[in-house]
Order: sequence, then structure tokens, then C-alpha cells
Amino acid sequence: MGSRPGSAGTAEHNWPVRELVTGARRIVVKVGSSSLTTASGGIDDQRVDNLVDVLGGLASGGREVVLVSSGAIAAGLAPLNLPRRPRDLATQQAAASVGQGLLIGRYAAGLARHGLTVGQVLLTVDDVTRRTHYRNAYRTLRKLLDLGALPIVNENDTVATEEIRFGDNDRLAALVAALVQADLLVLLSDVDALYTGSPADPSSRRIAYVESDEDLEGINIATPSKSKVGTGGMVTKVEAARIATGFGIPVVLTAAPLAGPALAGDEVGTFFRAAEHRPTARLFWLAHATAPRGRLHLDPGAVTAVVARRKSLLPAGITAVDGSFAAGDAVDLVDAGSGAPVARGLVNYDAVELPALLGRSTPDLAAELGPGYEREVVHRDDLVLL
Ligand SMILES: Nc1ncnc2c1ncn2[C@@H]1O[C@H](COP(=O)(O)OP(=O)(O)O)[C@@H](O)[C@H]1O
Ligand SMILES: N[C@@H](CCC(=O)OP(=O)(O)O)C(=O)O
Repeated sequence: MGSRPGSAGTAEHNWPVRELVTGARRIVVKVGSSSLTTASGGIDDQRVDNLVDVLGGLASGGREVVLVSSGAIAAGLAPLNLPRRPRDLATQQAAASVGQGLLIGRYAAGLARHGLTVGQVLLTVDDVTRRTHYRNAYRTLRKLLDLGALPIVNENDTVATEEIRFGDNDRLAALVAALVQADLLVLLSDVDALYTGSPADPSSRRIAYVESDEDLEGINIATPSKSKVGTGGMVTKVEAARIATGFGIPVVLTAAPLAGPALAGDEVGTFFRAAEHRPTARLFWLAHATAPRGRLHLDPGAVTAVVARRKSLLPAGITAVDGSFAAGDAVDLVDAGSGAPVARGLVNYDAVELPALLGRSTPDLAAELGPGYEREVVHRDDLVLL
């Protein structure tokens, strides 16, 4: 890691980081719970106001800004006399219900001082995993921006359930950045950058630039968050950065108090370089925003056909099927030997239809069952490699 240009704080790189940041017209900023609330729970007015000033400055300067703000649950703790982040879902939902109102009220009052109107957008997993809802969420965000408002997004925690929730807002922020086709995603946390290991360990070094996944090899991001209110730790932030950069959106990760310098183009924090070629919105959605409803187990020949030769998946190469899905749903294609997912695709059959077809050739199936059975189980245009 240390030998790469620009790593661990040196400034040798040849990408126009400052221009990418200062030239970004549409910016998604995500701020974590730990950066907005006091240690005992409740909103830290000073921290919110600092952020508001940075966002106000950007929006007044003609940039389109979307804020993805965590902190609803944390902000609801003190008003409900809860000593710490509750473990049970019902109390989390109640805390979020109280805290979200307080949080948005504070943002609205602060941004009004900059002449800005805020629009609250609360999303559920379904709103980004179901394609029709996804378009709907896009239309709302686009309209708010067109009307000059500053959208403030959070997960709709009061209705999210344990099975269907993001839990942390990092991935949600990356998906929102892709949704609005942002030029930049800024992840603000309680740590000033990505480090090679736990920031508490003195031997850890700051990683200034991440050019590709290679730069992430060997670093330790698994240390749990030290904050009592943050949830995802560094794992979800790096995952979010990979999702956004994979869609062609550069990412800056830094601490909330450094938001001003970071957005002015100072090389603080960690800068993640964007991929040059962005996938189509449809394939991006398939890879990152769908919840797979089942798994198709592929024999070695099918793994090679799909992964190396980018072919469609036919019934002959499938050894087993799990899950209950309908034609049109997203499913994971897994290597039957290792169980590892190799691709995700939109399946052309219902789960109940498939067992009778497995291992059989499409001409045989068509001859026996009719021409409708000549279709691929997953067409190559509906497949993304994982
Ligand atoms: N390699 C690493 N570099 C930086 N931070 C790390 C690393 N590994 C673990 N962390 C932890 O991740 C925390 C940030 O995650 P979290 O508290 O969930 O933030 P937020 O509330 O902003 O979403 C940091 O405070 C730090 O303790
Ligand atoms: N939607 C939740 C976010 C949960 C959370 O703690 O997220 P984060 O601080 O981004 O790791 C809330 O507003 O409380």
C-alpha cells in the first residue's frame, strides 16, 4: 500500500483532485450520527450549524446539494430519556420518529438563514431496490433541486424493519449519488480519513488517495466504530466509496469539521478516484440496488460461460435453485462448488418452474414443452458480474 503514489499522505499523483472537487456542480454530502450529536444523545447545535454553513455556502454559490443525514435515532435519545442507542427495533423507531423531526427542524432553521428551503426525503430499502420506486425517488429529488430546494435524505427508520433496512446511511448515500448523477460524494464522519488500520493505533497511516481496489488490499477497516451512535464503521464507508466510484463519481472521505476545507479542494481526508467508464443506470441498479430473491447454483462450465465469455445462462448449467422468486426478479448466480456469488441477473422464470428444467438443453426443452422454453434463464443483457 505504502509504495503507491499519493498513499499515506504524500501528494504525488496526477489527478486533478482540486478541480474535481471545486468543479463539482452536483454534490451529495453524507454525515454520520457521530458527527451531529453529543456523546449523551441529542443534537449538537454547534456541529449542525457548522455543517449548515458549509452547505449554505455551496448552495448559495450555485451548486446543487443533496444532504444524506443520519442522526434521527441519536437525536431522539435525550428527549426520550434513553441513556444509549436502543437495541430493540420498536424503541429505535420511536427514537427516530422524535429525532428526525428535531433534526430536520434544526437544518431547516439553519439553512433558512442562508435563504434556503429544505425538503425532507425519507426512503425505505424498497424505494431504491424496486425499479419503479427508484424512478419515483429520482423524480422527487430532481424536482426539489429544480425548485432550488436542498433535499435532506434519511432512511425512513420509523417504518424500516430489521429484515428490510439499510441500517447505516453510507450505502444509501452512494445510491442517492448515483440516482441524481452527482459529480461528487462527500462522506463526513468522526474520523478525518481512511487509515491503514484502526485510527487509535499509532502505527496506522492516513491513506490520502485510493485509485483502485488494489490500494485497499491489506488495510484493516474492521475495527468497530468507537462512537456509541454510529453503526456502519469504516466497512460501510469503503463499500459506499466503491459503489459510487464504480459509477464514475469521485468520493472524499473526511471528518465533519473538515468539510469546509475538503469542499474548497484542500487535500484533506481520503480521495477515492472514480472509474472512467460508468455502467448503464440499469446495470448499476441491478448490481447495487436490488435485493436478490434467490440463488441459482452454476456448474463449472456455466461459471466460465457467464463470467469469462459473458454468455447468457441456460438451464443446462444450473445444478440447484434456492429461494422463491418470480420471473423478472433479481437473483444471484453462485458457483455451485464454492457457493460464492459470481453475478447477479434478472431471471426469466419463476422459481417453481426451474427444477424440472435443470441440466437440460434448450432445444430439448423447446421440443418437449414448446418454443417458450427456448429462452435463457438469465439473458446476458440482464447480468452483471459481481
Ligand atoms: N481503517 C480505518 N480508518 C479509519 N477509521 C476506521 C478504520 N477502521 C475502523 N474505523 C472506525 O470507523 C469509525 C467511523 O464509523 P462510524 O462511527 O460508523 O461513523 P459515522 O457515524 O460517521 O457513520 C471511526 O471512528 C473509526 O473508529
Ligand atoms: N437512519 C439512521 C442512521 C443510523 C446510523 O447511525 O448511521 P451512520 O451514523 O451513518 O452510521 C438514523 O438517522 O439514526
